[in-house]
Amino acid sequence: MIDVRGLTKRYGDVLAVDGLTFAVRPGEVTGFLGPNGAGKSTTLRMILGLDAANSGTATVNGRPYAEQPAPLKAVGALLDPGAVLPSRTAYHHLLGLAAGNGIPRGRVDDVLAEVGLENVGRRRAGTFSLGMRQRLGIAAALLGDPPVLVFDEPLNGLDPEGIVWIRSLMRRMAAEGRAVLMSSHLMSEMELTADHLIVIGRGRLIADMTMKAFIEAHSDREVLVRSPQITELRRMLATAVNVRTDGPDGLLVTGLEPAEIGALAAAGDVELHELTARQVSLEQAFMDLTRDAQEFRTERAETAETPEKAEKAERLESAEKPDKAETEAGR
Ligand SMILES: Nc1ncnc2c1ncn2[C@@H]1O[C@H](COP(=O)(O)OP(=O)(O)OP(=O)(O)O)[C@@H](O)[C@H]1O
Repeated sequence: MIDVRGLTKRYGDVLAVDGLTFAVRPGEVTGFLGPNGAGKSTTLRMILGLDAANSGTATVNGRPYAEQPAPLKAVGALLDPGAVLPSRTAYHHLLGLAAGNGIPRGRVDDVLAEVGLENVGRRRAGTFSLGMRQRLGIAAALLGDPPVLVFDEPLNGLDPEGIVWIRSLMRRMAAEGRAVLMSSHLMSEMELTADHLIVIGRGRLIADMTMKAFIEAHSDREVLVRSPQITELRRMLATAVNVRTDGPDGLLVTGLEPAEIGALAAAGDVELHELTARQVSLEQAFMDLTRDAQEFRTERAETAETPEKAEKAERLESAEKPDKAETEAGR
């Protein structure tokens, strides 16, 4: 288990991490999220003893990293896949780490096979692609068979097969009872991989909850309703917070539950062909929650953070202009 309490880090005038407290529990993949510059890497570096905190503590299974007798057996980490001597072979890189931590040399072949590098173990790491270096970094993290794993952006540079592989590896590590902490900006992948989320913004904790609770708490749920009597239906849904068109016979409604929409439709004798509560994406929930905590935003992001939102804004606009909505619906 990782236990972070009141962790604070200052770089000159920048308060990179500001009184952060959270725990990473065994048996779960915990996603570590935050906009650029939120303080994720700094926090991970302090957990791994690579940066000293100004105040607060970070422990792994009850001890600070620096006090672990064999660190690689306590916590495996992937922070910087470039941190390998280019002239060393993958095998010798891992062998050096194993020797320093009292890990039997047989583990080197095991982890090379685990990450799919068994055929290139004798090649120099300097010839590796980014994806191969990521795999080598993951092999190093697994070397000591540790109960705690920390991965900073492990998906960088991986192809689709590699991304699926990481997902199943993380899930398996958690199923074996390990505590897994992983940062990533790839929200769709995080949504599929993590059980729990720690979200930070400007160095502070802004959410610590299960994936499901996070998505439910931080985004408006939409209900898709289809009817051949779309005009009547729209009139009846005047009390909803927001209604926008979805194709020629559909409306996307926020602010009303499916049962309420069904009841309104029944009362007004409107026939319904579909009534579906839509799952909101992690990306949308994350954007909604962290909008105020984003240090760096592009001009386009100010108005529409995702293509999905741009489309939403456009649809809202067209919903306000019936002529345009009809034209679009007819397409
Ligand atoms: N060595 C350093 N010296 C000075 N400032 C630093 C240093 N490392 C990080 N910072 C600053 O601390 C803040 C947090 O940075 P950090 O890299 O931890 O964020 P992050 O959440 O990992 O961001 P990203 O998602 O972009 O990787 C930023 O404002 C960054 O500029």
